[in-house]
Amino acid sequence: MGSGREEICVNQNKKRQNGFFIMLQLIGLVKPLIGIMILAVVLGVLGYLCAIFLTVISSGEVILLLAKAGVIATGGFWFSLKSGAVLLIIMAIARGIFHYGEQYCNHFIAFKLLAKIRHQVFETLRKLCPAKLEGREKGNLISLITSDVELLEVFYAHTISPIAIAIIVSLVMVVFLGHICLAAGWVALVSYLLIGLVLPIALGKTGASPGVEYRKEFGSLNSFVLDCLYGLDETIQYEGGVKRTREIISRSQSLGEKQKHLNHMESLQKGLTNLLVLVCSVAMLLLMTGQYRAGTAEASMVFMATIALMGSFGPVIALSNLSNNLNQTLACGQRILDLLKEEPLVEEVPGEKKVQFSDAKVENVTFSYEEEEILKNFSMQINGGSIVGIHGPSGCGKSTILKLLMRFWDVDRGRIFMGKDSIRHLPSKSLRGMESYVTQETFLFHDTIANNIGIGKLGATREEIIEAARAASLHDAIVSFPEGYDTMVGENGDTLSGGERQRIGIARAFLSDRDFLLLDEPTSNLDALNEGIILKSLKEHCLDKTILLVSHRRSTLQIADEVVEMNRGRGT
Ligand SMILES: Nc1ncnc2c1ncn2[C@@H]1O[C@H](COP(=O)(O)OP(=O)(O)OP(=O)(O)O)[C@@H](O)[C@H]1O
Repeated sequence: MGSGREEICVNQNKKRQNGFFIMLQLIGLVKPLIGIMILAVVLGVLGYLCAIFLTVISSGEVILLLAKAGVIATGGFWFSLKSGAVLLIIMAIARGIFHYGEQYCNHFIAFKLLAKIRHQVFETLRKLCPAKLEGREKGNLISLITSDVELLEVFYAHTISPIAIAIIVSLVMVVFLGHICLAAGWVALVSYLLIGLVLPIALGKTGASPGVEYRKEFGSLNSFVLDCLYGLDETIQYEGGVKRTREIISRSQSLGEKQKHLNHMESLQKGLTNLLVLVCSVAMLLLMTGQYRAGTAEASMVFMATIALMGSFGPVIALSNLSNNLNQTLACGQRILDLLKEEPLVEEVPGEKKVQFSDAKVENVTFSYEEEEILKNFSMQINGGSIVGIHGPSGCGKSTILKLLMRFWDVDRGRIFMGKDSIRHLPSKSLRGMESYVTQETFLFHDTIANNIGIGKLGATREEIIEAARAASLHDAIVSFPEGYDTMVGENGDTLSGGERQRIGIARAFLSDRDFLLLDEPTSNLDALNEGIILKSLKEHCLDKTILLVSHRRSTLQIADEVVEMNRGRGT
């Protein structure tokens, strides 16, 4: 162990994977929806062919009209003026229906997969929590959960099937044009390859790093802004506003520069694509004119082949346009795939076992978050029904012991027992079901006070919540608020005092009614009066419970049956 601060995917130092490999993994997720994906491709191909042949038949109609007027000679047309007109109407309607169907299928797949990916991301975060998420950049995590997942929509709705559609439509057109004139087929093939393959690959390579950089900076700016918001009080107090504002401006400018560069790449790609379309069309015209002069093609075929090629670039242009967003999409894909592959530091033990808490034992435990050993051969016994205090200098590892008892981390060496069971083998649900952990900083949700206390017990009644609040000497304070228990708590509990927040944490623990209470500095924010009330409550309400109490205060530790004195890494 000892790698508690391993980098997880939201950290940006991971090596970039090959784009093709990322695409394969993302496509792998489509497997259950492959039938709809095939339908989307079929509808897309038919839609594009309708669009292309609309122009081909329209030009044929013009040629037939010119021929009727005696301006031009016709030959080899497979439709007459009348049947051509009917075909035009059918194709125009079909084009709309096919396009709608294709878009419907693609978006159906995309949003189904986004929901699935979000579910997997949350599932993974839950498993990684708390060991691998502690201290991580929350802004970066937020952009991963929101915008990164969102960008994958582009991949699933606008990338996979367009690639297949472009390949199939191009092949059909190569055969069609090759049938008119073999050389025209070759020109078409080269044109499609240039626009749909060579150009996106060439530009994709130059645009790869800026796309990835942009995503990184975007996430990092999110984290920074979040940090600024959390630290607003400190920033104002120490007059750090100007410095922070400058930093935000400089980061935004840098992000703006990256965006500008990406826009520039996009314009370049669009410009080059249009130029290639023009060059290829002119090449076809010249080729067919040459064939006409040589007497191997009729004038009508010159028009037909040129117009067919000009009207058929849609799918490969769509492919070429992908190169702009693809790098960013793949960068997001990699961040998400990396997260999904992340191994938790603590492997949850599945299942459920009915266990009654009897006592707990920490046996020769050695533990480090990183290199530095926090605990070395540390042992302690917590007898059932007793109150055990832990006292020691700041940073000696008092809270760490509580976290190890909760199995938020696994020990490097030694063992921790609940009764006869090593906590490594006890189902996680059963272990947590026995324990109630009150941290130094009680986290409050943006919800009512009642609901904030109520999270201690699923489905707790109002009476139970009030009883828990009374035991935590919080009831009088709550009823003095204008909306009492229904008063909303500001984000992070900003609208409550430190003592009130702490007492909400204690009320949650009382409400949860677990057998083993782990209390980390539960009275640090309380005055002597409230400290006395809480301690009295602990004594009275927790007669049948076991309490492990971490505190700096000698006065708080007076209620303990025994106190473990800690030096750095050792209990005495
Ligand atoms: N997630 C973490 N990753 C790396 N180091 C950590 C982590 N949490 C705590 N530490 C370090 O481990 C050491 C012990 O921390 P711990 O919180 O257990 O101390 P403590 O005795 O409870 O201190 P205090 O009385 O100030 O709360 C500290 O040096 C702290 O910086």
